[in-house]
Amino acid sequence: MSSKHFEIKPVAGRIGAKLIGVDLSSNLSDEVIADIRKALVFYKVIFFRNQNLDADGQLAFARRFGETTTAHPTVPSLANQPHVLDLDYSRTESRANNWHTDVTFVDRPPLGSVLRAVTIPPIGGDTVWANSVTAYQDLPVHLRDLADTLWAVHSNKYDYAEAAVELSEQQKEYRKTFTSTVYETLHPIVRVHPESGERGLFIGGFVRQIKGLSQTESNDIIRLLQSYVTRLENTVRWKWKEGDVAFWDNRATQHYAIADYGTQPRRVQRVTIAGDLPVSIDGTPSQAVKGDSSAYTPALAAVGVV
Ligand SMILES: O=C(O)CCC(=O)C(=O)O
Ligand SMILES: [Fe+2]
Repeated sequence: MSSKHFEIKPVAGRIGAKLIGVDLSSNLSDEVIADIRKALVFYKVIFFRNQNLDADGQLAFARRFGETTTAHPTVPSLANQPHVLDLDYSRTESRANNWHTDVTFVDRPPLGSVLRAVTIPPIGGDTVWANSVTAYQDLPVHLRDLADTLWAVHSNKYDYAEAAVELSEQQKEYRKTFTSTVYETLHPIVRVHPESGERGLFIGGFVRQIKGLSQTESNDIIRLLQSYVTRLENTVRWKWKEGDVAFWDNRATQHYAIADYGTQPRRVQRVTIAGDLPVSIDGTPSQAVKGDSSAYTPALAAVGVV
């Protein structure tokens, strides 16, 4: 795709593009916002270099695409910024180095997120995104037919028996906060994107079990489907610079923050745009099983802004 408002430079073959010539702190016209939205849906993650945004500017930009959610259903926000999640990795040992789609344990997972690089180590700390639509398209037809019929329970609750190593006290504390309210939601494994109509694999790190299968059967099938998402062909890796902004479509991607920078400081801040209720290929909506996420997701009327 192209736009008369900015230059678009794809970063990888199947996902990701840099948008050049947009100042996110300026008062962007509705036409520019509409083209950014098209680029987001088409490329699934878009990047802007050299931005001069503070948290308020980031929030104002994100709000052009819909209501923003509170920072997280369970994790506290940045001080005095209830809609900004502060990921300051020098203050926490927790890392987002697992493949996930954000907040899929609630029934209305985010439409997308705007992430701003505040402090970035000189080497390491890249983030990788994967295209869950091309992952679905890569499936052999028999696996696609199977995936089309499956539903999975997503939860923020961890299975501690699965942890390979003992957690530090600080990690245990973080997990306690993360799971202070337990959510569980049933989502279709194949989700129809509300704007593009594309089908994609809607799985990621919060999937706990496929409905109707044993835990081992479920793990095997998820591992198989997930291997298509994380095929390198379906990914894009971003080397951050301070001042960068990444904006991803959380309905069609997973991401992974690479934890290869040791104890060097790294800080990014996230603003999240509220999403709608996912639907399966036959139009059946996701269903909350446990936990009330209404305080996280803004009023339904405001959410339907697709
Ligand atoms: O630290 C990052 O690059 C991304 C962290 C993450 O998973 C998120 O912001 O949702
Ligand atoms: Fe994330």
